[in-house]
Amino acid sequence: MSKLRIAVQKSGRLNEDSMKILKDIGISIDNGKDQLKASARNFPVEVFYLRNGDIPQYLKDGVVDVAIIGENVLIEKGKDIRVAEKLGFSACRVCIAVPKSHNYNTIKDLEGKRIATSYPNTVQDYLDKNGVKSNLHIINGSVEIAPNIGLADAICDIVSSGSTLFKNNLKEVETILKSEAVLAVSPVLSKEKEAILSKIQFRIQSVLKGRQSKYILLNAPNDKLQDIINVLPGMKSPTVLPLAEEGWSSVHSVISKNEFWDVIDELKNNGAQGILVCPIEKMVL
Ligand SMILES: Nc1ncnc2c1ncn2[C@@H]1O[C@H](COP(=O)(O)OP(=O)(O)OP(=O)(O)O)[C@@H](O)[C@H]1O
Ligand SMILES: O=P(O)(O)OC[C@H]1O[C@H](OP(=O)(O)OP(=O)(O)O)[C@H](O)[C@@H]1O
Ligand SMILES: [Mg+2]
Repeated sequence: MSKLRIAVQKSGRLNEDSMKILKDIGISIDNGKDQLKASARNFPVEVFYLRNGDIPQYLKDGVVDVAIIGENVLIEKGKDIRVAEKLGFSACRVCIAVPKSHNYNTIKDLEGKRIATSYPNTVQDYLDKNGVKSNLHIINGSVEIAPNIGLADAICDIVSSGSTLFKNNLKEVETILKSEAVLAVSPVLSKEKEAILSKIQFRIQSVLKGRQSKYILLNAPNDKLQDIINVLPGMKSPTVLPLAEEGWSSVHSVISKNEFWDVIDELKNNGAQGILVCPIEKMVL
């Protein structure tokens, strides 16, 4: 049986979370430190450790079948490559920034200016769409330093917290795109490998749903049960079990991680006690 070849970043910002998601979907890899390729023990998968920037070409050529990669890199180097899943980590955006002192009003202010970037295609597309002609200066890293050393008037690079821009006296003026880690698929995937991929996607979806949710258990006086149930819709409906103490019940449900604190407040206001919140490893609907 053929194996699905998955590319992950060898080292860098995506590596740890990529390996974590593979582990969480039950793919165990003996990961020797300097290994560039490893087979999974329990699933028809081979993992290739590569530079993120090289992955779009490997996908196009069918050298690897799928990859965990920043969406921003795909947009820059592999526009036609399909995204099978968004993975919910490494959120960032690709932005244009200028020195804080620059009195910037519109993108037209970049006409004839020098822009330093590691994302020439992305920024060129954006300038073309806006009918602006600038001079791109391609550099591979430490892009934010370019205006301070007189190399460029503006930059286009990844922004996450904004602290690198801040430290370099720059301000974000245009957001070109938003990105997160994704599972990308080679355009030349065989039918047999499609089947392995769909198993992997099913598992990823279960893990991501689990990560977005919490399991909640609480005790409630029976006369408040309906109010509490109204706050906790759960997957189908909450589980209600009688407690040994007369007049009380135990309620179990699933809540979204994002609304968690608001729900807790409402539950307390409705007389809930002994609230326990547990992580969910996997969730299959
Ligand atoms: N500050 C950040 N916060 C969140 N995500 C980021 C940040 N910087 C980069 N990323 C995301 O992580 C990906 C990998 O970034 P990283 O700096 O580790 O690698 P790289 O040097 O761009 O790539 P390569 O693996 O080719 O050396 C980026 O393409 C982007 O999607
Ligand atoms: O908005 P922030 O949270 O400050 O993050 C943005 C910075 O993170 C990335 O650099 P990285 O640290 O990966 O270094 P690199 O340029 O060597 O890839 C990116 O290129 C920015 O410089
Ligand atoms: Mg980086």
